[in-house]
Amino acid sequence: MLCSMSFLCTISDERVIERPVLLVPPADTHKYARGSAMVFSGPALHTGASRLTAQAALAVGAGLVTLVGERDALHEHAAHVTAIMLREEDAHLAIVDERVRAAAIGPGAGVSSHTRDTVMHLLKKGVPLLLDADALTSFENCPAKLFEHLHDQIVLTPHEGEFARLFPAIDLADRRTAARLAAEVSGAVVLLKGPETVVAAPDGRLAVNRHASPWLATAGSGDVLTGLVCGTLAQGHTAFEAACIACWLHGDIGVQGGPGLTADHMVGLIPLVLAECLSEGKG
Ligand SMILES: NC(=O)C1=CN([C@@H]2O[C@H](COP(=O)(O)OP(=O)(O)OC[C@H]3O[C@@H](n4cnc5c(N)ncnc54)[C@H](O)[C@@H]3O)[C@@H](O)[C@H]2O)[C@@H](O)CC1
Ligand SMILES: Nc1ncnc2c1ncn2[C@@H]1O[C@H](COP(=O)(O)OP(=O)(O)O)[C@@H](O)[C@H]1O
Repeated sequence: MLCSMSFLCTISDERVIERPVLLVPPADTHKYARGSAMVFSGPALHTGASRLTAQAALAVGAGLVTLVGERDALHEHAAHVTAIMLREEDAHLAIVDERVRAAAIGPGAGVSSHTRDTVMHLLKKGVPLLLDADALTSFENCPAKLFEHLHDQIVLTPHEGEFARLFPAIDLADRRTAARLAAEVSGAVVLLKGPETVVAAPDGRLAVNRHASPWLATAGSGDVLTGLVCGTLAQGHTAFEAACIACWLHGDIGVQGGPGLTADHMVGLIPLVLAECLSEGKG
């Protein structure tokens, strides 16, 4: 079952990411055709970050999104979400079946061997995967073990602190060169967050997003970005395209949201941002 593309990704000759064009889903689509995504939860009392990720993935257009975690964590999620499905984590991740088009892990996951093991299991499943936050920091002392298993349909979304933990030998003074080198060394698409977000692919492609706002510097903002990338990946886009589309949409949320923006409010702005990307019904 193939997913239909949901966006046209636009990058200028100067490698600047421009507003993506949103395509209307075909009339005969269904939720699985729009793409199924799985977001891995943190433990009880650390569930907020993954919930933001799941909510953003659903709002950006994945047809269904499942939060996966321990039973206690799922009880917390159940008190907050309705449209998002909840599944208990199993040791060998049998729940990640062939219908799952993308997964994300890291926000609130905890820096631990459990997080490392889950990442390794997910990599073996071969599902397009996004690693953020604690999923990156958990490999601080063994980045080579992670890089060995990465490929160009994996997205890493570090902020500068996480970047420095995973790539201690790469100088962040020139962020574009840093992202390009990190993509080359890791074998994955690297989305380096900041006022100017840089997206680099292991084959040398590079794009920057300047459409953003300092109001985005608020707790949980990166978790929403993770959901936007994961939800876009689930809709069948390649990792590089999904990362580029998502960081423009995320930046636009900051521009539209302005003062008082919180990560909870960011999720509610996604339909508004998407509506402005709509291609007047040409699906
Ligand atoms: N609502 C929630 O439940 C939230 C949970 N969060 C989770 O909290 C955990 C810790 O995340 P943090 O990002 O705070 O912590 P980190 O564990 O990444 O550490 C933050 C440290 O990194 C350094 N750093 C360097 N450059 C930085 C940059 N550009 N941005 C931020 N820090 C930088 C700073 O020294 C800072 O003390 C993660 O699991 C994260 O997903 C956060 O995403 C915030 C919201
Ligand atoms: N000054 C800024 N201007 C524009 N965007 C910013 C700025 N500061 C942070 N951001 C964006 O906000 C998000 C913050 O993500 P992150 O650091 O992971 O925070 P959190 O872990 O709290 O979610 C990133 O997408 C980053 O690009």
